[in-house]
Amino acid sequence: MYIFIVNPSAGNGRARRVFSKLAKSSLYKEIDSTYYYTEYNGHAELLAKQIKENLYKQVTAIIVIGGDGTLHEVINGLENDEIPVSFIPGGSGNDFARGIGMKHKPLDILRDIVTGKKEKSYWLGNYKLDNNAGRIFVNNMGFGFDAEIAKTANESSYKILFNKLHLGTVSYIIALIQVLFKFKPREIKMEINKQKLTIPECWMITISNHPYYGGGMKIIPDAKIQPTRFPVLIIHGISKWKVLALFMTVFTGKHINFKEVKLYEASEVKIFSNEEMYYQVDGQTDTFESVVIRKSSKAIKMMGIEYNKNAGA
Ligand SMILES: Nc1ncnc2c1ncn2[C@@H]1O[C@H](COP(=O)(O)OP(=O)(O)OP(=O)(O)O)[C@@H](O)[C@H]1O
Repeated sequence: MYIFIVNPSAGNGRARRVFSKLAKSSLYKEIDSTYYYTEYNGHAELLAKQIKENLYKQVTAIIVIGGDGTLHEVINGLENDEIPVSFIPGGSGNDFARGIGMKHKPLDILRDIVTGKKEKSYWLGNYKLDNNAGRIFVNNMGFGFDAEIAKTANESSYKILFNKLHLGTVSYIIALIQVLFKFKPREIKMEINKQKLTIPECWMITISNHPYYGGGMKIIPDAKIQPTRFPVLIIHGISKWKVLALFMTVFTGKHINFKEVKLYEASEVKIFSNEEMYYQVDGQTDTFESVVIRKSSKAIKMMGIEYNKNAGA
């Protein structure tokens, strides 16, 4: 049985529309399936947990229709389980779909899922914040400036408007300017593969399983989908005006040529901040003081997924 988990609010209703259209197709009517609409923040995670506990043997795959936040919740509910997952984009940012180069239409994706075509491995990241239980990220984590931008954009009234106009990145740019004037870089202590580093005047640290975040910014252009390492991007010791110039080039990936941008590769990263700092994980934000992040070498099985040639898997 295929189980659809649909976030009707994702993409300002786009996910609901995608599912309604799919549900009318003859292919959908032929398959053994059931569906759940999520009703609140965290519901997709709970549903995935319940499906794993109660319906494990009957599930062929869970098909997520929503945005990156919904996929994040489902993956965390399943906790690296054997149940295959698939994703039909219906969010506003859709960085996961962009990151793996997913371009085909919802009905084509469903056809690929049910015919067992295009099954791929995908490697997640694990993270443990402060003394909380370990969790999983699908796309990326960001600490500092970019996380504050994501928080400001998520809480803004203009985000809904620009998302409706399919101009989601405009809200990010407005939030960037708002945060730029108040943000204070700080010294960060971290460990990259056990090597201790002190980063003076640190603006942000980003760790990613594929190149994209923030609804289409190519933050780590060469990030590959692979099992052992993830790239770590650090921006520090830069003036406010240069940060603005840097972010203007982030859509093309040219920002990595700035001398204030450092790139590392790691399988384990630890970050210590001596005061509360913002982080974002798959677009959702909160604060932390310390974090341990590890690449998950155990792959999850993703169905109906096609990687583009640059994805490197
Ligand atoms: N019925 C609901 N009403 C309101 N919010 C919901 C509902 N169901 C789930 N949510 C929450 O909606 C949030 C946003 O979902 P999601 O990230 O999938 O969509 P998006 O923000 O449009 O897309 P993207 O993350 O790709 O930009 C999630 O945090 C999720 O918990």
